[in-house]
Amino acid sequence: MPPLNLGNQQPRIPLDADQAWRTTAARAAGTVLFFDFDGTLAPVDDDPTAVRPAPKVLAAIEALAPVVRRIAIVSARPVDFLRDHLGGLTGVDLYGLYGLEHSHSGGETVTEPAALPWVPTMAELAELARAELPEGALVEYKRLSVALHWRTAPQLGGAVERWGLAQAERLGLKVQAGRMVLELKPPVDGDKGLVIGEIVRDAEGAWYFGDDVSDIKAFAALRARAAADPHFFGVCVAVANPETGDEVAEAADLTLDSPAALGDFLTAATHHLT
Ligand SMILES: O=P(O)(O)OC[C@H]1O[C@H](O[C@H]2O[C@H](CO)[C@@H](O)[C@H](O)[C@H]2O)[C@H](O)[C@@H](O)[C@@H]1O
Repeated sequence: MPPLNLGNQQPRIPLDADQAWRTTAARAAGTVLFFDFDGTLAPVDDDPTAVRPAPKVLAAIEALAPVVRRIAIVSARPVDFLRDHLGGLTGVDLYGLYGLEHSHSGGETVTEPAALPWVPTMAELAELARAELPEGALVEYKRLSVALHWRTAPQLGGAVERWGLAQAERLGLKVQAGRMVLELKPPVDGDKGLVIGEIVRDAEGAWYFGDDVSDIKAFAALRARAAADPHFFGVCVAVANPETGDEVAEAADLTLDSPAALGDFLTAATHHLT
């Protein structure tokens, strides 16, 4: 495998992918593998309901799951969506809506209680967005968040963002920027960094694969864990895209070209770990 493109972070241990996986193999039972969904496992599509994981990705995750401590998908999507789009993948933990929902190894979906009172507000907000945003903007209602998309109408990006930010201010909501999307969320603690920080507390190592700005908090959580424990082996991997510029890649140790390249990368990893 060729050397990987290094970001501007100085990796403490990984030198190339083979060496990083060999280091992981020595502590596989203590290692957690984290994956973002959109843009990482699944290529981007104009229609958020039409996405599918890239070839080879699910088969590799299935092969790796029994070998590592845990595999977790950490996404802005609801858990039910993830379950429906992971092809019956078993033995994997799902963290949806930035951690406001979770399900462990196929178990029931648990929602963060503090977020539940916000369901009616989010439903009303989605209705208002559909009524007030210009034609061409796409409103995705996710029970505990509303995503406002402009991928198929890029000229609307500024107007949609302004509308979303005004609503966030009016209702006291949190905002999360993404790839041609602005997401409005309840003012409840929940982000990918918090999820990862909690899970890696007693792990020996972790890899996080992500493509978007919300994934930078996850990278930071791995770096914080590594800073506190020189024995911890953390690797942050960016899946490149033309929309977030260099921001995500520069926060990562390694960069892959696409979800399809991730499929190949994980398939190669199975040879080290299984
Ligand atoms: O945390 P993630 O799993 O990466 O979810 C982030 C957002 O992903 C989805 O939107 C993005 O992908 C869509 C489908 O490819 C694309 O049409 C859109 O432009 C992207 O922003 C999802 O629809 C959002 O709800 C998530 O926030």
